[in-house]
Amino acid sequence: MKKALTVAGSDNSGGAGIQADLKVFSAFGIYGMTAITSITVQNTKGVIETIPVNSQTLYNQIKSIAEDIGIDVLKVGMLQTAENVEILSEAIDKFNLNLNVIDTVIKSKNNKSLLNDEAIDLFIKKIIPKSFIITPNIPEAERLTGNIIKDIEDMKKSAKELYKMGAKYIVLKGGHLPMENKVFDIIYDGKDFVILEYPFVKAKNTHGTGCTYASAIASNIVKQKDIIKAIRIARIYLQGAIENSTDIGLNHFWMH
Ligand SMILES: Nc1ncnc2c1ncn2[C@@H]1O[C@H](COP(=O)(O)OP(=O)(O)OP(=O)(O)O)[C@@H](O)[C@H]1O
Ligand SMILES: Cc1ncc(CO)c(N)n1
Repeated sequence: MKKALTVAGSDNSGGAGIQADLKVFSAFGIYGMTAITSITVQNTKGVIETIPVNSQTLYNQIKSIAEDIGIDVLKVGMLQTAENVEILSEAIDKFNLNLNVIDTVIKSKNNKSLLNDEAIDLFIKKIIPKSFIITPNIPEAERLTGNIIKDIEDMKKSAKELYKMGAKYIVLKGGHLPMENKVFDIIYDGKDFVILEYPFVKAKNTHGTGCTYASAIASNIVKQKDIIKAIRIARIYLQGAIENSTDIGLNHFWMH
C-alpha cells in the first residue's frame, strides 16, 4: 500500500484541509498520514478562526513519520506562518520529499488569510523551487505573479511565469473564472500546455475543491508515472465529487 503524508490545516467541518485529504487518500486506497500546521474553526459558511501549530511540533510530526513508516508522496496545503514555511523547506530537504503536490493555499473562499503576508515571499523562495506540482487557483496565481488573469491566454502567461519559479508542473485551476458554463484548468510542464475543460456545476457547496483535487493528484502520481494521466484521473474524480455533492459539501466517496 502506498503511503501519503498531508501537511495541512485541520478543517473541523470536514470539507477541506487534513480531513478532506484523508478522505481522498482512502477513496484511492492510499494509506494517509498527517502533520497538522494549524487548527482552524470553520463550517459551511467559512473560516472563523485559525490557530497555528508550533513549527517545531510540525517538524516533529513529519520526522516521526519519515523515520518510521516512510512517505511515498507528500501533499501540502495551508501553512499559515513563515516559521511553518521555513521548517517545511528543511523537512523536504532532510527527508527527500521530492514527489509532492503543493497546493498554494493563501486565502479561504470567505477571504480569511491562510498564509500570512510576510510568509508569501518565503514560500516563493523556499517551497516553490522544491515543488513537483503546484496547484494555484486564479487569485493565488495573481498574488504569486502580480498579474491580473481574465482569460485563458492570461492563464497560460501566468503558468509560464509560475514555472520559472521552479516547480516541475503547474496546474493553474480555473474554478474562479467560469466561462460560458465551463471551467478550465491549465497544466504546464515547461514545454506543453494541456487544457482540461469541464462543465461548471451549480453546486450549493464546493468547499474544499482545491484540497480534494491536490490530494487526488498526489494519490495518483504515486500510483503511476504518467503525470498528465494522473492529473486527468484526479480531475475526473473531483468532478464526480462536485456533481454528487450535497448541501454539506463534496461527496468524496461517490465512486464507491
Ligand atoms: N462549480 C464547479 N464546477 C466544476 N468544477 C469546479 C467548480 N468549482 C471548482 N471547480 C474545479 O475545482 C478545482 C478547484 O478549483 P478552484 O479554482 O475553485 O480551487 P480552490 O479555490 O483552490 O478551491 P478551495 O479554496 O475551495 O479549496 C478546479 O479543477 C476547478 O476547475
Ligand atoms: C484547513 C483549510 N485548508 C485549506 C482551505 C481552503 O479551501 C480551508 N478552507 N481550510
